[in-house]
Amino acid sequence: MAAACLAAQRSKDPSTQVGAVIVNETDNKIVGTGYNGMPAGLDDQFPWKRDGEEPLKKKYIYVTHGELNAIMNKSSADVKGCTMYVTLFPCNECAKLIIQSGIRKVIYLSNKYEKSNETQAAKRMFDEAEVKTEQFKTTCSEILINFHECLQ
Ligand SMILES: Nc1nc(=O)n([C@H]2C[C@H](O)[C@@H](COP(=O)(O)O)O2)cc1CO
Ligand SMILES: [Zn+2]
Repeated sequence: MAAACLAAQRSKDPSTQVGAVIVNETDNKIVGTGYNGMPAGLDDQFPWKRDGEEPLKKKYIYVTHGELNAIMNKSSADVKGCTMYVTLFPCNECAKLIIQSGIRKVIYLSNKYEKSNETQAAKRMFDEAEVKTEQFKTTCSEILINFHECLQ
């Protein structure tokens, strides 16, 4: 989950940064990472606005979710049987991708949009498809990365 949080920090979304890391079933090796961002090559031309009347002027219609990017960036032949660590509970569209890609477990950090239709639909699909969902629990509240120590 720490790796997912680190990936999230690369996101340019000013309000919600989402990171996702996929690990394989056999030895928990990382086989994909991603974060939410505009599709490649569009970065500077598209809005990060979240409010307003016009959908074309808001981010939602354009942004690629962290989960989709993690699946697209996979380094293995497929992600069947894998687990996804993600900093925010997936939406309905990502739930479809996760299910269809063969990922069997989703471990999430936040579920701040729990009441939204997208999250409820995602949960319903995961339950029906028997993809396990579990909130990440830890007693560790932070991981400090010290570049100077890493240099030694
Ligand atoms: N699971 C998710 N993965 C994601 O990558 N996202 C992205 C889409 C937006 O860029 C941002 C949410 O923006 P906001 O509505 O909190 O300002 O997070 C959103 C969700 C929520 O379902
Ligand atoms: Zn999504």
